[in-house]
Amino acid sequence: MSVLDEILDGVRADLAQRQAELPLDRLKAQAESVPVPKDAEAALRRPGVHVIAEVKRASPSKGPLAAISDPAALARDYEAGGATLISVLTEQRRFNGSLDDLRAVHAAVETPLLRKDFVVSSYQLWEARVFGASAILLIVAALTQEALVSLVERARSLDLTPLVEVHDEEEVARALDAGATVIGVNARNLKTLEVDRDTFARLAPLIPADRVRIAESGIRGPHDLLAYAGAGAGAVLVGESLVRGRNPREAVADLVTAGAHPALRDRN
Ligand SMILES: O=P(O)(O)OC[C@@H](O)[C@@H](O)c1c[nH]c2ccccc12
Repeated sequence: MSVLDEILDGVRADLAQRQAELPLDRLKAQAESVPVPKDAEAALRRPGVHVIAEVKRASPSKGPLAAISDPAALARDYEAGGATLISVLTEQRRFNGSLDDLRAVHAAVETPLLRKDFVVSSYQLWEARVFGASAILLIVAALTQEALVSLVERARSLDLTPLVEVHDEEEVARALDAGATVIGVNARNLKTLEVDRDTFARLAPLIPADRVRIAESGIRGPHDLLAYAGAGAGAVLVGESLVRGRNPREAVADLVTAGAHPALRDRN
């Protein structure tokens, strides 16, 4: 069984428990009192190369990364540094995240939020909406094509931007078939956890330039952002190097400065 399959088993078990505690109709009723979220896709389409900063405590590949006792404080630093989107991992077993983290971050910042999890059911989209997300990750490798198509549509109907994640050529074709307009290329293979920073440059030419192309994982600093920008990225998604560094606000600001360079503004 691949790492991804193991994660998905855990996600389904946790999801079944939450659904037993709060049936879908009651979750939907909660969503009625939540305002329409900010438009994450529109924010990503502004000029320049954007920074998506991630609240990430642990990962299956590295184990514990940072304690992050106060995710709201970290998110405030990301916001002060100029992040366009803040990603909050809500998967519990391997990433040590939670929906409570998403709620806490939502209460602390104005920046639009991405719920980063392994979405397998529309129930999780409703949760994302209730807990304040503007965008939701959909991982092609975790979904049948039928499920992907329906989750993309359902996310949009809930005013959530679907960020569709791919890792190889076939998955790019599936993302495009599903009508994805915001596509993340993960340098990490979720089945083996290996990182290959050349993945983005290989796949970007297959993704039409009218889509938002996001380079994900393994970004160490401004030099990686500039390399990805040169290969066509409109945004980068950064976790580990921010939560492990000494000053997350400055680290985000350095990336944002690189991404705002006039030479890049004209290209994206
Ligand atoms: O910590 P990194 O290497 O900067 O990576 C961040 C982000 O790309 C990574 O957390 C990620 C990308 N896709 C995912 C899917 C599920 C969980 C996590 C991820």
